[in-house]
Parts: sequence; structure tokens; C-alpha cells
Amino acid sequence: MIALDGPSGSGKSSVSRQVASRLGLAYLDTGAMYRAATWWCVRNEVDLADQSAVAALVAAMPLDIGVDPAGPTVHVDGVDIAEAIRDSAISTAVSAVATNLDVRAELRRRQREIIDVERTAGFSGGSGVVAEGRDITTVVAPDADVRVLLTASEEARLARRSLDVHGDADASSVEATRDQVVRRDRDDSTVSQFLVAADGVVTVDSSDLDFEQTVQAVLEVVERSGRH
Ligand SMILES: Nc1ncnc2c1ncn2[C@@H]1O[C@H](COP(=O)(O)OP(=O)(O)O)[C@@H](O)[C@H]1O
Ligand SMILES: Nc1ccn([C@H]2C[C@H](O)[C@@H](COP(=O)(O)OP(=O)(O)O)O2)c(=O)n1
Repeated sequence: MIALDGPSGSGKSSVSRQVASRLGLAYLDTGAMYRAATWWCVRNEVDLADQSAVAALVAAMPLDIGVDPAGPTVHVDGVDIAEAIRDSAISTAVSAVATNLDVRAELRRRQREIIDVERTAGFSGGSGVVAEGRDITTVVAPDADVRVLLTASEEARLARRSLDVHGDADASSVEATRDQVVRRDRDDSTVSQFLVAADGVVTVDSSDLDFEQTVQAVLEVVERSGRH
């Protein structure tokens, strides 16, 4: 099992998905689970500041997450929400849900369940999974075979996110993206440690690498570990 954490825009999702594809492993996007929980709370019109109401709703959330890297899926209550959870309204609100400690306990439990299934009898014949997020290397799966912290400078992360959301990295687009990257990381880092690598976690800095070079750098870490 490969665990990968990092801040927003470091390339976690795109790189993990590609690494999973190349190694024939499942791909678990744990951020999509926090986003799905946020979508579910918004849909049920719960006040996100009401910690116990949010926790109760998430405990009963009928979430189904598909882990094929060729086409990961997210359904809640039978509704395909893969696109809806990327809306900027969800990106802005998600930290309020992700900093709820009861929500974290519930999603952590579900993430471990999925990882265990994929380790033994997964979609790819049970060869394993690449799981990415903010606390996978430290809390969800500190026993992973390979643990990577993917980082990049704030400048690089803002430019990538701006390109994703606005189609360019002009000064005004970068400013419009700042809340979704910098403020969110600051809020998220109150409950998870993903800015500095924990003991035994290998840091890959992608600031000066392109996408393919970053994928290669992670594959090299996996190769050096001799465990996949
Ligand atoms: N060196 C790089 N490594 C990873 N992603 C990169 C790189 N350069 C540009 N990108 C792009 O930046 C975006 C990173 O987004 P994503 O993978 O969603 O990051 P995260 O999951 O960490 O927020 C993607 O559109 C990706 O193609
Ligand atoms: N293991 C995780 C994964 C995500 N989160 C939180 C932190 C983020 O603000 C949201 C959404 O995560 P996601 O990885 O989709 O965020 P990015 O926009 O890719 O940076 O969920 C978390 O607290 N723990």
C-alpha cells in the first residue's frame, strides 16, 4: 500500500492516480470523501458550525466511492456527485467539515475499511492501493509500505490551482484562488500535519518538476523501497 499526503495543489490527486494506474493498484481519493460529506451536509441544509448535527449526518451518509484509477467515482444516495464536489462552494466550505473531529473519526474508519479490502481482495485482484490525502501517512495508514509527502512552493500550487479553476495563472486569477489554497491549508493544518514529513516519510518537492517528472519521482521512491 502506498500512502501520499500533501497540501492543496501539490499534485496529490493527479500524481497518485497516475501512479496507481501504472502499478495496477486501486486509487483512493480521501479528499473526495470529505468533499462528499460537505456536499451531503449542504444538501441536507445543516449548519456546518453545528458539530454534532454534522457528525450525525455524516455517520449516516450513504457514500459509495469507486477506486478504479481509470475512472474513480463518487456517489451519495445513488447520486453521481463527482463533478458537484469540485464546485468552489464545496472547496470553500470543506474545511469546516474536515476539522470536525467526529467526522474525521468516521471517515478514517471508512477509509481503513476500503484500504483493507483493496489490500486483500480489491478491484485489481488484491495487489494494493494508493491512498492520498492529508493524514494518510501519519494517521490512517502509518504502516503503509511506502509513505510520501508531496510538496510544492505556494507559488507553484497557486498557479496550478488557478490554471485548473480559471484556465489561466494571471495575477487576478491567482488572487481569486488564494482562499481555496492558502486559507484552506491553514485551516486543515489545525487537525492534520501535512506540511512537514513525519519520521520515515519521504518528501518529493514538485515545485520545479512537471507532471511526468513528479510521477517518475514517486515511482522511484516506490522502487527504492522494494515493496511494490
Ligand atoms: N509537477 C506537477 N505535479 C503534479 N501536478 C502538476 C504538476 N505541474 C502541474 N500540475 C497540475 O496541477 C494540478 C494539481 O492538482 P491536483 O492533482 O488536484 O493536486 P492536489 O490533489 O494536491 O490538490 C493538476 O492539474 C496537474 O495536472
Ligand atoms: N485525508 C484527508 C483528505 C482531505 N482532507 C480535507 C482537506 C481538504 O480541504 C479537503 C478536500 O481535500 P482534497 O484533497 O480534495 O483537496 P485539494 O483541493 O485536492 O487540495 O478535505 C482531510 O482533512 N483529510
